[in-house]
Amino acid sequence: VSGSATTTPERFDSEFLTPVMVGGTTLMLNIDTGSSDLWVFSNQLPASESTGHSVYTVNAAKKLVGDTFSVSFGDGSSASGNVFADTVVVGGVTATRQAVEAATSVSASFTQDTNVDGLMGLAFSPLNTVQPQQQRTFFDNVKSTLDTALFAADLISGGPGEYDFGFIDTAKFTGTLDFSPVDNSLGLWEFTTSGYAIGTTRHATAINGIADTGTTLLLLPSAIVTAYYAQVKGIQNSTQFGGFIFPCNAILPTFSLIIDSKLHTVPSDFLNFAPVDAANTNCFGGIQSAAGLPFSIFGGIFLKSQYAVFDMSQATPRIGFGQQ
Ligand SMILES: N[C@H]1[C@H](O)[C@@H](Sc2ccccc2)[C@@H]2OC[C@H]1O2
Repeated sequence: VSGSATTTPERFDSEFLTPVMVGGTTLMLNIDTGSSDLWVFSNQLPASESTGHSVYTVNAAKKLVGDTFSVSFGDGSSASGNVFADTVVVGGVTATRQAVEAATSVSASFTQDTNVDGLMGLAFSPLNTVQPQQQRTFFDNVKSTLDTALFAADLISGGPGEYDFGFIDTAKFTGTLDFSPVDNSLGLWEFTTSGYAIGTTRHATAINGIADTGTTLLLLPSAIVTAYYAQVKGIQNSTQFGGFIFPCNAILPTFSLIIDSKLHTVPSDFLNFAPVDAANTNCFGGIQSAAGLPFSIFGGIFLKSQYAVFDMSQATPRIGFGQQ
């Protein structure tokens, strides 16, 4: 089988939401290649935490008795609860006994994000948090039924994009699809670029990072961030806003990752993330520092410029990028 599901950006492309049928109810999930739990808002939540959200209604007959989950994210948010086996469908692709992690508690940032009813983690299953019986991701459950064991993210800035399951849509990118081998020893889609470019100036410095559809920005080694913003008039490293800001009318160079010796380029307009003030005086940069993190994070700012193929069809997982 194969299929596609439309994914729609929230304001400022902060995240992308995809309709997923969970036990007969359609929920809007954030498909997240940076985690490995499929967790949803459920009717077990107190109204104070679930008002405004669609919820999964639990059925005791489907409960995986004794199993619980507790997942926390890079930004400090978290969710926890119990686990049910149910049918999950996305883009017409079906997992019949998918572990559906039904929240009994969620952190404030999830409650406040009323357009999001949960996450579908598509990193690797060893990161799944269900105990004592760890569960498999949706992709692990369906990959043997897919025409080809891969999925692809076609995230579009400000408009509908798609997640493709089981096939590569060659109409969604120009030029070549360039692959890097993935090191999934940390359970993530981790790879190393051969270099980067600021504008047309190439640098042969390797960057190790993860492809994370659930992270909004592009987080890079601080030396590279400094080099990039050295080209931007009026740059400030703002403690108030927690990162690099610049006048909203600043001219921004493009930024490219060099993958398999090809430039994969983020256009300048993607590198101005959003205004930090109502008067649109200063804007927050799409590139920020990954200092303190174990790797760089190639999030939405980069992924929006590419067709990203998460491929487990070969002995070694690999990730491919095609310039949109
Ligand atoms: N992989 C990412 C994940 O999808 C989000 S979860 C999330 C939390 C609150 C609001 C929206 C999303 C979080 O930020 C970075 C990393 O953790």
